[in-house]
Amino acid sequence: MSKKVALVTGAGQGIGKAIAERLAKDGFAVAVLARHADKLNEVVAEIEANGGEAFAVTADVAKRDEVFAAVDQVVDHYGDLNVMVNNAGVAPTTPIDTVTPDDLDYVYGINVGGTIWGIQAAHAAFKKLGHPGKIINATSQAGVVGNPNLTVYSSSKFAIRGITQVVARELAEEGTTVNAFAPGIVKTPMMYDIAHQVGKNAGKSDEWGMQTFAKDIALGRLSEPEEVASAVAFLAGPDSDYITGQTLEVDGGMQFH
Ligand SMILES: NC(=O)C1=CN([C@@H]2O[C@H](COP(=O)(O)OP(=O)(O)OC[C@H]3O[C@@H](n4cnc5c(N)ncnc54)[C@H](O)[C@@H]3O)[C@@H](O)[C@H]2O)C=CC1
Ligand SMILES: CC(=O)C(C)=O
Repeated sequence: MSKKVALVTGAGQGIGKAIAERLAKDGFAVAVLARHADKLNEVVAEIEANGGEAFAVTADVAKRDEVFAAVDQVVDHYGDLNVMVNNAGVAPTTPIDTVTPDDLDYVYGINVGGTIWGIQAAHAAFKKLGHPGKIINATSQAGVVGNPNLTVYSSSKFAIRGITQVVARELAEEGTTVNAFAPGIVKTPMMYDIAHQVGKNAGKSDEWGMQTFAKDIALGRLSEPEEVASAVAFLAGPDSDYITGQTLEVDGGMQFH
């Protein structure tokens, strides 16, 4: 039987890279997407060295045409698409008084626009291929509860939970599921950058900046990207077939509902 195909955006580093590696281990043929090919080629090489199958496509997820072209390339290459992981995101530190129109355009263009274009392009492919699929979107614990210093980012991640619920209802009839994952404080370049900025703005250390986010993690430690990838693997696989419209929180116990 041929492999199921997953496309992961923002897969050059951090959580996206871990997701791509995990899905390849789980038997998916994986397409990895980012703006530049260099890091993607390294991810492809690593996956192939471990016996997996991977293919790199470049696109800026904020640009609808580029996302559609990338999805078409993946379908041409593998002949199928089953899972779309809209993981790419950006998170500049934006204390409320500093927020500019450019900040909104930049963050909403990538985080919100990129998720919507990814969903549209994947759905168009599922329709053309004549089968349903699974759409998985990256939100955040900061999309479940407001985080200080992250007005623009945090609100964009609230939007992603909203989009996930709306589209889950719209596509349910076709059998396509739409879910989100909400990481906590994960050891990636994004999180180290935020910790640095928040520390710097307060005249304190990076570790102090990190602790402003990490102090309430019940399990008492930061997350590895692979721990988020495990949850995404569940949402991408058959064990989650009866789950849609949900946000799976993978935060070591930051939020309880
Ligand atoms: N690191 C953390 O603690 C948390 C991260 N998240 C979310 O998880 C996702 C992944 O985050 P990290 O791996 O930490 O971030 P990261 O910054 O380490 O990696 C993000 C990747 O997305 C790519 N990317 C950014 N803008 C893009 C664009 N316009 N087009 C294509 N690719 C683009 C980057 O090049 C990079 O490869 C993001 O959506 C983030 O908001 C959510 C909660 C916590
Ligand atoms: C970057 C992020 O999503 C945080 C701090 O939750």
